Amino acid sequence: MTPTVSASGLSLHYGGTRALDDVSLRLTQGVTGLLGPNGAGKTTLLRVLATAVSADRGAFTVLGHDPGSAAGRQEVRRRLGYLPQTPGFHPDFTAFEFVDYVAILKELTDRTARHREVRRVLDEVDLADVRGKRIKKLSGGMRQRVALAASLVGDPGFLVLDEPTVGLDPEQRMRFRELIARAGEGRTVLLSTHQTEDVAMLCHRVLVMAAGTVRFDGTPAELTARAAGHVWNSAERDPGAKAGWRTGVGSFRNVGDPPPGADLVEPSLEDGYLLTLDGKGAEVATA
Ligand SMILES: Nc1ncnc2c1ncn2[C@@H]1O[C@H](COP(=O)(O)OP(=O)(O)OP(=O)(O)O)[C@@H](O)[C@H]1O
Repeated sequence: MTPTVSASGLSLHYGGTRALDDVSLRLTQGVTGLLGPNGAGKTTLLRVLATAVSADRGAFTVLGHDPGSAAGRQEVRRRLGYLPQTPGFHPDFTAFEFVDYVAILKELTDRTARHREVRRVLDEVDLADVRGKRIKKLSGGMRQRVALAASLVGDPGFLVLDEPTVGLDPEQRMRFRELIARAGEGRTVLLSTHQTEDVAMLCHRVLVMAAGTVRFDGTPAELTARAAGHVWNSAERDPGAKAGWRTGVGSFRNVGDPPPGADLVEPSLEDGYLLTLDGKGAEVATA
């Protein structure tokens, strides 16, 4: 598939902190997950790609446009939807007023067309019924859907979502998953999350970041496969395991380097992620 977003050598320092260290990537249509521990640089990468902050070094293009110039930046912004980690809601706004406000910022000047677009995006996230409600009266899940609606204004080709499911209960998360999957049809979505399950369920591709660098770039199945032969059951916690815990059925599930003859079990994407962070197979695979 042709890449829609390409970045090479992105680096960004905050004082002595290397938030991004020579990050290169190519995204295609569909949902790509971005995993990494706290402080890995995920938000910084999203903010750079969303043109909210400039990298010290490196370059990138979004849908053929280079934000290196003011004109290019404007073209990128026209094609971009961004749901930041903490959307800046005005709690007294209704859902409609908030999304309308975002639409004005996105230069939709014609009032009738803009209001049609606001209704369209609120419909798209199944919020048509509550568009006249004040944001402070909405549940956490509904608020996140309002933020998603705002990011969909103007039908952007590139959608950047920063931990959109954080704090949602399982039902709300599943509902949100549905919406993200829908949003990923025909567009490029980059989804930062701590939920390995979201990545396993939603993404055609996953990037793992740690300490400002990309440690893995491949499919969720490839990330899971990294843990093949490294997860085993035992009656007692295996002292040689990197992680091990008693499961609900009483046996221990261990992750790491198994002893000879261990009772190997199917790994999960989370196992592959943990072992990647641990340095096992930390080289960047090419997708
Ligand atoms: N505005 C800033 N000023 C100074 N340091 C910053 C700033 N933003 C981020 N950092 C630092 O850059 C590094 C990467 O932070 P970033 O927020 O990108 O990580 P993250 O992977 O998104 O973490 P989390 O999962 O906790 O959101 C961290 O060490 C962080 O403290």
